[in-house]
Amino acid sequence: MANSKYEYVKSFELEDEVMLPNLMVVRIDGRDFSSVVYKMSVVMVCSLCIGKVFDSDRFAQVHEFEKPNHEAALDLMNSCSAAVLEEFPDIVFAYGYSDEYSKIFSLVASFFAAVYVTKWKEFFPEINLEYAPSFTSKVVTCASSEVLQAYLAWRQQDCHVNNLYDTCFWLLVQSGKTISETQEFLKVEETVKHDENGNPVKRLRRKAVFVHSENIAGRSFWNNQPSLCQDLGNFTKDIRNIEPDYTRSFQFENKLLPLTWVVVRIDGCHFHRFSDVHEFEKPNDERALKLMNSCAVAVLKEFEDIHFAYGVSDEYSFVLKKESELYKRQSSKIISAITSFFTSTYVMKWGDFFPHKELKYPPSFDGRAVCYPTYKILLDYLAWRQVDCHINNQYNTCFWMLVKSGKTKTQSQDYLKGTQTREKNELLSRQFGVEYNSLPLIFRMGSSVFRLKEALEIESGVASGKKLEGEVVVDHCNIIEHSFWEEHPHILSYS
Ligand SMILES: Nc1nc2c(ncn2[C@@H]2O[C@H](COP(=O)(O)OP(=O)(O)OP(=O)(O)O)[C@@H](O)[C@H]2O)c(=O)[nH]1
Ligand SMILES: [Mg+2]
Ligand SMILES: [Mg+2]
Repeated sequence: MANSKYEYVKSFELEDEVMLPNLMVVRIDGRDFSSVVYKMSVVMVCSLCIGKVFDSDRFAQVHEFEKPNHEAALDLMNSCSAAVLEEFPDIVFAYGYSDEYSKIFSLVASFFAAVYVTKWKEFFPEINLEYAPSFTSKVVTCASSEVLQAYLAWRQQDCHVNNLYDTCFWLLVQSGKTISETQEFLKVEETVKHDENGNPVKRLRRKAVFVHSENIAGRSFWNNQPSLCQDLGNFTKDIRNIEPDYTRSFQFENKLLPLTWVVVRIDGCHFHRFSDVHEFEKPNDERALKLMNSCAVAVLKEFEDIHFAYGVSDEYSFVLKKESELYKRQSSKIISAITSFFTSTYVMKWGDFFPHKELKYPPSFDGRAVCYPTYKILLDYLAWRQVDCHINNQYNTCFWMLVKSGKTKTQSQDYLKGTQTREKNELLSRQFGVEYNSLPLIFRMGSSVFRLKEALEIESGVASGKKLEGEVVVDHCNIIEHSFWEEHPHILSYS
C-alpha cells in the first residue's frame, strides 16, 4: 500500500528484543500476585506466588473478599494462570521468539484480564463484578538457569515474608516426556489460528499441571521435574543467599524518556480471526468500533494523564501528556495497566454492544509505548494513523464491494492492485453507486477521544443534551489538518 509522508515516525519505534540464551520471566504483578516464566520461544513454567490480589484494597473491599485469603479469589487467579499457559501455543506462534518483549508481557496481562472477567461468574456467582480489573506486568530476563533459580527463590521468599507461604506451581508438560504419576497429562491438537487464506493452523495445546512445593527453587523439587530440567536446565546446587546483583536486575525498570510525548498503542491480537468468529460486518462493523470507543473513553476516565486517543479498526493510540509521571514513567507498568484495563473493559461491555451475540473466547490486545520528542512529530504520528485508516478503509470498501458482487478474493485483489484514490472512488461511484465521501465518518476518519474544554450542546440522532466541561467525548474529526489542533489547543499543546 501507498506510503505517506508521515511514515518516518515509524523510526521512533525502538526494538526491544531479548536475545538467546536469556530466559524470559513475565511477571504479572497485579500488584504482586503471579509470575509466568518463559523460555525464549516456549512458555515452560508459570510459577504463581499468591500475594495480595490487588494493590489497593479497593477491589477486595468492593467485592467483599474474605481476609486474608479468599479461596474463590485465589482459585480464580489460578484458573486465569492455567488459561494463560494453555493459550500459549497461539502466542508463541504469533510472536516467534525474538519479537519485542513489550508485546509479550502486555499480551499476557491483557489475556489474563480478559479471562479474569470471563471467569468471574464461575467463581463468584453471587457477586457482581463492579468495575474493570487491571494488571501490571513486566519482563525479567534470566541469563542462565542459576539466575532463574535465584529469581524463583526470591519470589518465594517474598511470598513467605508476606505470610502467604502457599506457593503454587504450574508446569507445562512437553509431549512425549515422562511425567510423574501425580501429573495430569493431556495432548490436544487444536486450531489456534488461521492463516491469510483462512486455513486452520493446528498445534499441540499443552495442559497446565498444578502442583504444590515448599521450595520451588530447590534441587529436590526442580530436578525431579523432567520437563523443567530439560527445557530450562538443571539446578546444580541449592542456594542459600540470593546474589544482590541478581536481585537488583530483577527490580530493574525501564523508564520512558522524560518530557517526551508518550504514545501507548494497543492492537487486537489476531482480530482477523476474532472478527470472523464473531461475524463482524465487513469491512466495518459499527458496533465493534463503538465498543472500542467506549473502552477508550473508560481508559481516559481511569488515567487522567491520557489527554487524547485515536482509534481505528482493532487499534487505539493513547497519548500521555508530556509531563506525565504515571508509574514514574516505567514503561512496562504503563503499557500493561492500560492494555489490561482496556481488555477487561472490552469483555465487560461486550453485551452492551452485542446483546444477542455471545463472546466466544476472551480477546487480547498487545501494547507498546513510543516516545515522540516534539509536538510536531506527535501530530505527524497521529496523522500517520489517520492516513492509514483512510487508505485501509478505502481499499477494504472497494475490496468487499467487489467480493459481494461475485468476484473471488484473488480477482478483487488483482483488480485493485496499483489503483489510486481517485480510481477507487470512481469505481465505487460508477459500479456500485456509492459516494465514498458519504460513508459514515466513523469509518473514514476513525475515532478521536478527548476531554471537552467547555460545556457543549450536542445533538446526535434523536438525543440531544449538554456535555459538561471535562467530559470525555468521541469525535470523528480530521486530525491530519492542523486546524483541528489550533481549534482545540487545550488537548495537547498546553497540557
Ligand atoms: N469484519 C470486520 N473485521 C474487522 C473490523 N475491524 C477489524 N477487523 C479485522 O481485524 C484485523 C485487524 O488487522 P491487524 O491488526 O493488522 O491483524 P490481526 O488479525 O489483528 O493480527 P495481529 O494484530 O498481528 O495479531 C483486520 O484485518 C480485520 O480482519 C471490522 O469492523 N469488521
Ligand atoms: Mg490486530
Ligand atoms: Mg490492527
